Amino acid sequence: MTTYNLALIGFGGVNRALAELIRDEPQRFASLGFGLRIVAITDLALGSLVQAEGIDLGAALSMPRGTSFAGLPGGSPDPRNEEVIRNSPADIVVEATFTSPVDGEPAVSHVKWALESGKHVVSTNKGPVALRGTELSKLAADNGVRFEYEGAVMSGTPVIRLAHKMLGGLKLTAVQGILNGTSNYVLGRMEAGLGLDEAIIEAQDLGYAEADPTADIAGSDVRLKVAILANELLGASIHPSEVSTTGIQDITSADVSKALAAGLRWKLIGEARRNADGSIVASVQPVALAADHPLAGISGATNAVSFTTDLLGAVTVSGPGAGRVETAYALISDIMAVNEFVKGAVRA
Ligand SMILES: NC(=O)c1ccc[n+]([C@@H]2O[C@H](COP(=O)([O-])OP(=O)(O)OC[C@H]3O[C@@H](n4cnc5c(N)ncnc54)[C@H](O)[C@@H]3O)[C@@H](O)[C@H]2O)c1
Ligand SMILES: N[C@@H](CCO)C(=O)O
Repeated sequence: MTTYNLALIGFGGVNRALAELIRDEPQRFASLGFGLRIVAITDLALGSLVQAEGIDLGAALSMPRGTSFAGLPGGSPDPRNEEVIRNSPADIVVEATFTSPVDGEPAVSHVKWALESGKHVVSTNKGPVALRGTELSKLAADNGVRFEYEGAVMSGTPVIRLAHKMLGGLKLTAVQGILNGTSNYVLGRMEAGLGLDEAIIEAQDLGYAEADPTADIAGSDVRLKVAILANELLGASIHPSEVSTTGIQDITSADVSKALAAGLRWKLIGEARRNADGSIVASVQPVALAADHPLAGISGATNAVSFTTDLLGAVTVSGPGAGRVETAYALISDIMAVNEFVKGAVRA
């Protein structure tokens, strides 16, 4: 059985959840036909750690706050990302650092260093995909490796790969959905009587929010996801800045109560649509949906996306849109895709 060596770049909620699954449930991976061994970890707060024989995950996961990997064999107080990505004995680099909605950095560089070094990349980071996706996928192909990013949209709920694999024979003309777990959770908690700020703190505690939750509330997170879906599935080549964006920051508790009394629910809706002339229009905006609208019942951190197709009409996928373990599963599904690629290459 093949065992893949992983380098985790960023050791926050998502990559920790992945490390816990690898430590606690090796049989899950064995049943998929491969093993996983973490040989390197880097993080801004902890520094870096490289142990070619496999890191003791119990020790790494229980590092007290404020300490660094410097005291461990192979440890350093600095996150030596480039050195670790290029030179550690990893087969797959797992990129889960902060998303930058502006230029995708430093994650874009992390992905490039890995692909240039002949390492596969799996990532939950939306920045590199939305802002430099075409270039990075080409770099992966040129180097004979995979760049997989299922978790960039709707966490572990299968969307991107499912649409590519299962909807390929259809003409897609639009994608529309609730694509941010934090804002949907927050709107629901405001319906229950909480203020915006209190609800955001809850979403942060639950691991749904971005490091800067403004991205969730003001819509830049959904803007990246809309650009990814438009480019991946509608054949567009739009930059996130072309997605007109309004967040939920100006929706007040009074607005929420008033809507509820009228049988409406505020939702942050992301949409991309291909016009008859081939042009693409894309937007993010809060909409007060009637209770019988299919997206009105999507609650909490659950997300949903509906594809408008020629032969099937609307096809809708719903599931977790955020969460540490839920997003770690996206990385597992990406590693499964890498494994299929590797096995296919061996057979060919
Ligand atoms: N949490 C979710 O529900 C979710 C869902 C889908 C996608 N994502 C994306 O996955 C990524 C990780 O999410 P998370 O919830 O684990 O975030 P997090 O904030 O918990 O963890 C990110 C970690 O990356 C580290 N980091 C940041 N910059 C770094 C750098 N330059 N070098 C080394 N380490 C660095 C931070 O110290 C932090 O520990 C983000 O890009 C996020 O947008 C998260
Ligand atoms: N902060 C994001 C994580 C998933 O991309 C959300 O709440 O949807």
